[in-house]
Amino acid sequence: MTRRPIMAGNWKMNLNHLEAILLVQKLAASLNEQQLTDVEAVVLPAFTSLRSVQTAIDGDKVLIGYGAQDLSPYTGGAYTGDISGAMLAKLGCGYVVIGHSERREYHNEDDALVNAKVKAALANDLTPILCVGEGLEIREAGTHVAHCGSQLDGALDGLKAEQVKNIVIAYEPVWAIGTGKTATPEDAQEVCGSIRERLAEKYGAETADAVRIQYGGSVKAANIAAIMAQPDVDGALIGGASLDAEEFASIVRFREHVQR
Ligand SMILES: O=C(CO)COP(=O)(O)O
Repeated sequence: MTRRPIMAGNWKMNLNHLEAILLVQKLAASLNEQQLTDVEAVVLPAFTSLRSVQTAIDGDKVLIGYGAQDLSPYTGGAYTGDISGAMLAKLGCGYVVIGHSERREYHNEDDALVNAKVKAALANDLTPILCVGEGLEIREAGTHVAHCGSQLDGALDGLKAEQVKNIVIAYEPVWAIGTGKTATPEDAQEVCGSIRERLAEKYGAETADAVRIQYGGSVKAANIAAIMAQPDVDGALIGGASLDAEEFASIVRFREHVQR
């Protein structure tokens, strides 16, 4: 089974819609059709930039995917400030980040809510980029594999194998996010491999083989090739480095890097 690598830029709360258009255009100019066919590149702007990003991508027929950073678990109604999966689907979004550690921490999102959001995304044909990952204390206690496994179980509760097959999972150790402290390629492999094993136990080998698992946390052009060399890492979820067109494009072209 060959899984198509997926590099997704999580722009977080950065860039207004004009800056977002500029970044998409620069990215498109830095990557050719072959590169964008070999590796899937996705941008995840703030809600306010989605319409502009859609227009820029559709207008120039760029092979870059896009999606949102969150969605409501509800279908619609009196939920002030929330955005539904149907609204995102209507904007042509292909992806939505769910359960990012920043939402778990700052918005108290628990596994049950993450599970409801995964279901809301799937109901609207959006591919969830489901984030799991441990904080520093758990890493130091050595229980990170169990912790991520339990977040995974909670997030996928009640789903069938054919639904799980379409989900992208991102392993993002919280201690490596925005800190410059990248997990070693072996650290990334340990948890990404354990996630695939767990998927195989619960949903069968075929499903586990199809799911793409990303690593996230201080990924940059200089470290991506070594991370991608790991057998169970199929891509990356990139924060800071995705705000720089050249750096992100270089991450997408990771296969061209010479490893030292
Ligand atoms: O949280 C992340 C992506 O979702 C990682 O952020 P950084 O790449 O800035 O460490």
